[in-house]
Amino acid sequence: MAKEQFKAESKRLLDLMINSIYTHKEIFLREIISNASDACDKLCYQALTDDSVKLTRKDFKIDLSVNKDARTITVTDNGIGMDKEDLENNLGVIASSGSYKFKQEVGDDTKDTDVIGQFGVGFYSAFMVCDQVTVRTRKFGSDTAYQWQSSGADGYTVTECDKSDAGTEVIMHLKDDTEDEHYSEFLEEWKLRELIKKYSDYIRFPIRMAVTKTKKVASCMSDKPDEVPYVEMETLNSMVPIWQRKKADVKPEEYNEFYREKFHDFADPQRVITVSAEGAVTYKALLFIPGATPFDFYTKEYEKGLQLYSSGVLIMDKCPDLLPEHFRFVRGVVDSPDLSLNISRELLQHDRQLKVIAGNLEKKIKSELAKMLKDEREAYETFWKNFGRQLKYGVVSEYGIHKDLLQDLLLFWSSTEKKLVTLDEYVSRMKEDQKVIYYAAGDTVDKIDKLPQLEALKDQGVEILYFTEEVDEFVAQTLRSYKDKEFRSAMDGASDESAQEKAKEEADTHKDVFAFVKETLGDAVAEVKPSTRLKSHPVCLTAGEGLSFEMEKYFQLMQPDNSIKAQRILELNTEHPAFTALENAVTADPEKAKIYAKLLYDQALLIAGLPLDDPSGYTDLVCGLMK
Ligand SMILES: Nc1ncnc2c1ncn2[C@@H]1O[C@H](COP(=O)(O)OP(=O)(O)OP(=O)(O)O)[C@@H](O)[C@H]1O
Repeated sequence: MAKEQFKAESKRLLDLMINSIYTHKEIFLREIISNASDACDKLCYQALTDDSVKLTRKDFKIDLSVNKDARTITVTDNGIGMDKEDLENNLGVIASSGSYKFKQEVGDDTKDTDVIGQFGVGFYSAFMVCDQVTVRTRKFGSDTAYQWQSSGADGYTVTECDKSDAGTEVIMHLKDDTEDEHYSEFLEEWKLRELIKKYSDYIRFPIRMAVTKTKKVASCMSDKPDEVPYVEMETLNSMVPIWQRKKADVKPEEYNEFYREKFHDFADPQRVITVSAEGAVTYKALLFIPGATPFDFYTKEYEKGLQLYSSGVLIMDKCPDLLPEHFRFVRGVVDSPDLSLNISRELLQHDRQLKVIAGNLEKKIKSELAKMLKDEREAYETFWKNFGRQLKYGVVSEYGIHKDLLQDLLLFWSSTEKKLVTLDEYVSRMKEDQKVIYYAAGDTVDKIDKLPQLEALKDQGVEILYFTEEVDEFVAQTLRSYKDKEFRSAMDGASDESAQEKAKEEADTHKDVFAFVKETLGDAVAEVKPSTRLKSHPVCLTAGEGLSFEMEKYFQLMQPDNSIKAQRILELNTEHPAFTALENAVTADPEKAKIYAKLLYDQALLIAGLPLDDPSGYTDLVCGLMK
């Protein structure tokens, strides 16, 4: 059965395409300049084998000019040009790309060229801002020049015209301004400069524009020099992107300056990471770890992402899909000739090449951080101070899927080393009989260090990791273990067998006291029992299984109305004089014993950093004892 060809209503198709492919109207200039650059590249390539070309790379240029009265912007190149057939095939057929065909034809030799176009749609983006586009062009080696003209969907005309040199001139007539759109802005020098800098800064050929400047000349009328205007051709683009240069040829100051200017940071980056990949996807990346935390980093306003370029032409300012959340602090650029310019944001998300790049970059960032941790501890600690919390969030996010990648990058304060240590360092120091990784959570290192619950473990010389951020306990919960050693809270963890045995005996001996305290405190506590870990302090609170006190505080902060509470287990030190006083009062003066029980509970709350249920009641109790 014969296959029918699809027919498309070209007018509607053009309309649809012009208004749906690109998000920002201003990219029309980028598209026209990219075409001019492609045309120069093509003739440059031809020069390799054709002596008649007589031009070398440095002779090619793209000129930009404006006629405010006529409302036109003209982009002129001295590239390959087009003949009548090219005009019909490339500008007369939507989605036909001469550049794509060129790349197919030259095959492997494309390394010498930077041809950008591939879809055959970019040119029509001019109609987003123009009501008429005129192309005057002469193909290299041809005697005849042609003019192509179109007002958009209505079609186009091709006629012969006069043009002395090979190359192309695209004359864009801007639409009238409307209430919403101020097209005239594109006629302003500052706007064109801005657009070239933003989108086309790294086009390999000079993009030039005649600009009016002033110079001082001695005046014959006065002592002061006269300001005389003159016109100069100025190159607006910097041409060679820093990431295309070999790392060895770039001075550190150059990287720093590029970073500060591009990402508007006052501080130098802490680390520069360069990537050059060839293979499944060819790309270059230049990444930076900022030297300071951006002020809005931990807020919703902060947007993560890398700048994405296709052969030096900007596609997206912040492409979020190139960075995982845990490395969202990284800034930088990625440039790949394999990506297409007009790819939409939605499509980018599913782009296979982009996924490959993102995967590689994640590995590269991880290995650079690991290297810094190993070789430059002090620098790593600065990094940790700035962005460590983000790595911890990374561990707990998405049900811990990234924990293997990130766990070796974590640092926690050590009770014995008095500095930040890695989990690996902790585990390698563990004594043979220590089965678990101990941690203790609290507001600050100082406060944790004073927790009475830790006394016994500290006396045994056991190293404890101090968790000072809300997320820390969630990290331990997500990791569960590191190198087969489980995490356990030094506050809640069971002590050794003999201590437990002793506690059982104590519970039995003093059972009336424990029952009395429990009855006095009622539902405020889940249990009252003898402590296995207190030495010089009379009381402490532990949380038992599940939610810890730090987690309770965190949830309280996040959802103040939420009444999720950790279990409160009151532990009493039976060897402390306060306990003896309590025990005596239970039989001699039960009313006083009740006051003691409440006071001890309140003190335990204070030490745990938890709010008192009734602060003024507590003051009354203390003052009552002072009578
Ligand atoms: N200044 C120019 N000089 C020579 N040929 C040009 C010029 N501008 C456009 N062309 C031709 O017209 C074709 C279509 O251009 P268009 O911008 O629509 O698509 P493209 O650049 O090929 O691909 P993309 O849509 O990816 O930009 C080009 O492939 C090229 O062959």
